Amino acid sequence: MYEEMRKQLHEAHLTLEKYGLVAYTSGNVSVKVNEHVIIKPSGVPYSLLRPEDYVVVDLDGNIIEGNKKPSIDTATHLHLYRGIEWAKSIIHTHSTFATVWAVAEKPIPVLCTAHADVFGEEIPLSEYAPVGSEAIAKAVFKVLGKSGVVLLRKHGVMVVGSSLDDAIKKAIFLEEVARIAYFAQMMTVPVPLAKDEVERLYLQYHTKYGQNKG
Ligand SMILES: O=C(CO)[C@@H](O)[C@@H](O)COP(=O)(O)O
Repeated sequence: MYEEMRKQLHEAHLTLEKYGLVAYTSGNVSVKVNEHVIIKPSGVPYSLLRPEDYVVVDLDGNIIEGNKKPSIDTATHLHLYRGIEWAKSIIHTHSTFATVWAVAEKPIPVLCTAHADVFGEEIPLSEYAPVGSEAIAKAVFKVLGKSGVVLLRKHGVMVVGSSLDDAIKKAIFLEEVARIAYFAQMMTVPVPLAKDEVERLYLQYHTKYGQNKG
């Protein structure tokens, strides 16, 4: 089942590794196809992953196809998919700079235009929740905004995308703006961009930037 989507999901994991957002077995990506979710197998190093290793589950977590245990975060991914109609892909990482903000228990303020462009809001911080249960998803829902990105307190990052590519882009840009913000606040007390400017940049980016026909 889903041979082509398995290959795309496998490439997504390799892309996250290439950008240094995941290491060895940390993190995971899933995609939703109709009423099924394809997700990374638990505890398999990226170097050993193959497209046939990814596990297909239904939205209740029943294994539809696969001979490996699905990610320890499967319940979290599924709870998010059940509650977010537009969610088509979910990424969890421990990407370094974003996780530094999560460990320091600080949301990431909108300090640069790239942050405003892509996310349009401060990156929120969830309450602490134990790994491997729906608790993380419930904590995410309490703070999730339009960006679809949440810092998991003391843990890492959860990204909700409208597609696999959207989720990958958000994960990459999040690490970039987290790094910029980290070094900026080491040099000075940076002033966040004004709310109306953030909204203007976000709208412009999502309607006119790139090949948008807006
Ligand atoms: O964050 C954690 C463990 O702390 C896990 O979500 C993650 O590193 C990877 O687990 P899986 O290999 O997807 O089961």
